Amino acid sequence: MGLLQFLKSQFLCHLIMCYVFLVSGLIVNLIQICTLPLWLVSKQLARKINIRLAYCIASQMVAALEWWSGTECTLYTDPKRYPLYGKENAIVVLNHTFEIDFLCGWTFCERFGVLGSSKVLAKRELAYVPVIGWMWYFLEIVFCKRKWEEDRTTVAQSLQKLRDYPENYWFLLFCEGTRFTPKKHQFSMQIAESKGLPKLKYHLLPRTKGFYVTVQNLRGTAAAIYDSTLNFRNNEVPTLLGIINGKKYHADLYVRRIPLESVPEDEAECAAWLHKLYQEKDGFQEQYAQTGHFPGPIMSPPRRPWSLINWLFWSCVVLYPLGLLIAQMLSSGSVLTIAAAVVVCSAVSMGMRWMIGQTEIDKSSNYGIKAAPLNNN
Ligand SMILES: CC/C=C\C/C=C\C/C=C\C/C=C\C/C=C\C/C=C\CCC(=O)SCCNC(=O)CCNC(=O)[C@H](O)C(C)(C)COP(=O)(O)OP(=O)(O)OC[C@H]1O[C@@H](n2cnc3c(N)ncnc32)[C@H](O)[C@@H]1OP(=O)(O)O
Ligand SMILES: CCCCCCCCCCCCCCCC(=O)OC[C@@H](O)COP(=O)(O)O
Repeated sequence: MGLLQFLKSQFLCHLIMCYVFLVSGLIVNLIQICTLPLWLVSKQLARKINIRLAYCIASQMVAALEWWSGTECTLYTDPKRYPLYGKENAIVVLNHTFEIDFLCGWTFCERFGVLGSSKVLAKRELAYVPVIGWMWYFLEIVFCKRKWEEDRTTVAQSLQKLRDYPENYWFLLFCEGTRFTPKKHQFSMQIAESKGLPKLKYHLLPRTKGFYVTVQNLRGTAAAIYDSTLNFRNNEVPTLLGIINGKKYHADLYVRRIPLESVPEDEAECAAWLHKLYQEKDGFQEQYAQTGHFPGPIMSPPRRPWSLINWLFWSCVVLYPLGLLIAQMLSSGSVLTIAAAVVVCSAVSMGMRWMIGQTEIDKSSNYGIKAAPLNNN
């Protein structure tokens, strides 16, 4: 193990990274609150400012993936479609298999210049996660309770608000609705069987209602669906803790651009279209399992320096006062002050551990394995 790799695995480094993320994130959250009056005066300006503020937070996690862990992200896609990426609004449909799938998604957002503005249909619980969840409120992220009766109006209303969004964005949909586990897979394949649908090997049965409502409400605003299938080389099982420990992974993403007009307008036909899409995605995963690569040529965008620059900037901003504080504390020699500092450090590391826990599949919700209502139209 080299010296750098050894340093990356040290708890003190992790504590410093988490401190920078948490404190800079809370500062950004505070600035976001200060933009509230601006929404009344100029909504579009407030949105543009919040896009840049969100970038300050999200790109720190991207920097951890790209620059700290050195994870490689390879894109398989049609070279003719490549110039459109980042230049139009799109709905991204991604498999929900890995703990860092959202982070790989963010990395591609960063490389195509849409990181600050990108959106997701997220479970409500994530709105309460400090820093990220609070930042999402100002980004007009669409939240759902995963209870269609309650979501049908709120999700449509939130999507309508995005129609005049001032910058290009990708709207991410994990149609499977929850992370893949063998137990959830077994349950969802029972549902597939009861509906007479072909079984999927690598995906859960997609939920079609969120997809339909997204497509209907973003028609005319989003140009395409980016059907995205993610996998990792050599059966790697990537985790956020692994990234923080400096472990390098190899992500492969296969993206097909499908014009939005080719998605049927009728709800039942749209649902059937999505089921067919997931059967195709399953085929791509099978090919990956057999050959180690996806179809199509590689068109990887390079990593950009901005996420690293942003990270270094925030590190200077928040570590300098911390250094002064520690020096002052040590020179005071007060046992009480030092004990208080140890308590604060422990609280920060426990809080961060809880946040990282949100990404862990072991701690995944029971959604999809509880009694499944077969007909809840
Ligand atoms: C060039 C590069 C391209 C791409 C780069 C890639 C990505 C970058 C893009 C953007 C990045 C932006 C941000 C990323 C950052 C962070 C994101 C992190 C995480 C957030 C993710 C989440 O929170 S996922 C969870 C929330 N989201 C969803 O659930 C979405 C999908 N769900 C739906 O659409 C649902 O329909 C719903 C939520 C709208 C409503 O939920 P409800 O439970 O009420 O669902 P349904 O009524 O649909 O369910 C019943 C129907 O489902 C069938 N079914 C199937 N399996 C089951 C099962 N196991 N149990 C029960 N029911 C099941 C069932 O038969 C019903 O069928 P019907 O025919 O009656 O509909
Ligand atoms: C510099 C880096 C420092 C480390 C920062 C750590 C911060 C952690 C931020 C937590 C971000 C939370 C995003 C979680 C995304 C996710 O994957 O959610 C799961 C849901 O889809 C489905 O949930 P489930 O039904 O439980 O499978």
